[in-house]
Amino acid sequence: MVRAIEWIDAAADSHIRLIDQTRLPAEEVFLEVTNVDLLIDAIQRLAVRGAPALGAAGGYGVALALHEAARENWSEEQLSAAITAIADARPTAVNLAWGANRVAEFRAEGFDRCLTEARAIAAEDEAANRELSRLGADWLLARVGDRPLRAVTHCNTGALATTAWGTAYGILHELHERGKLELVYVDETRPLLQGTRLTSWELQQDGIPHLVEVDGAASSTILRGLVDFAVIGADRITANGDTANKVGSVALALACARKGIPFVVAAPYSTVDEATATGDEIEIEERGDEEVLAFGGAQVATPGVRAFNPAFDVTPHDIISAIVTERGVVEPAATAQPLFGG
Ligand SMILES: CSC[C@@H](O)[C@@H](O)C(=O)COP(=O)(O)O
Repeated sequence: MVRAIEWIDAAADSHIRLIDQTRLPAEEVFLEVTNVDLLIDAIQRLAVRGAPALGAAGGYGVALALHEAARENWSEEQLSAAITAIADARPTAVNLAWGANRVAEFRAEGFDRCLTEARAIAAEDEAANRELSRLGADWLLARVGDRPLRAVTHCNTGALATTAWGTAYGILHELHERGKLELVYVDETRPLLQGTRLTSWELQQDGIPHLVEVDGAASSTILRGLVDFAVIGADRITANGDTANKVGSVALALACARKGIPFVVAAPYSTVDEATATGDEIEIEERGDEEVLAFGGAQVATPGVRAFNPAFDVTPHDIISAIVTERGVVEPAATAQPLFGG
């Protein structure tokens, strides 16, 4: 299993190693991230991406900032600015700022303590993903039927998007290992093709049968009865269960509600933002026009045309059948508010 993010111990030059997800699946290139500017660039161009992996990037990023501060004789103000810049590098996934802030709490205790905390985030994430995958598989087999199931998923939620194993992908992997997964429809996930490039790559390595479909096919795939459930990850789950995830997710939820099949959200509890009441308050990242107007690096739109490029959408809690975290399964459509915290 590939590691999306790791801390590399080296006497003189400890640093973060990332697999550059922008180059997959064509090339497996690793980035040696030795300073905060390189990390922020990697986060913003999605070389590292996916909410739980961003949580680890935030945590390791603060350790890296302390390391750089000592090497470059930064002032306390420079260090504070670097930590804030890491936490704010992308706005929608709560895990990034959560990871950075969790480690920054130990800033006064120095680099070693911060690195220990960052390593704890990574270890806890893997354990959470394994547990939520078991819980999600159990819930689905009880709810849908104890037989090989057909699924649709969106974006990439596997080992690449986390510190290990995956979330929604982890549930699919768990079902596969139990002999209870027939086929996965993988949405290509425009515009950056996390489904085609990353999920399909991981499914192929794990020997899981799948088909890649264009995003526009997903609703019809559901309404035609070709799948038994949909499962996605999350970038931020608010106290009432509203869920931000890669743009296109809400279309699956609407179709599942119409068809009467489960729409499942899977995430570690670190993705739950108890402090935010509803999805209306989530900041949705808007990305550059060129991601939509070009394809494979070549401009396809008429020069001068502008794009609307929200990277995420919000699925209302009342059309989410289940939210699975390592703490258990909640059923937002059938549960009094708020679901989390409070
Ligand atoms: C387990 S990852 C869950 C989400 O972070 C994932 O589905 C997603 O939307 C990622 O978006 P990305 O823009 O690729 O970082």
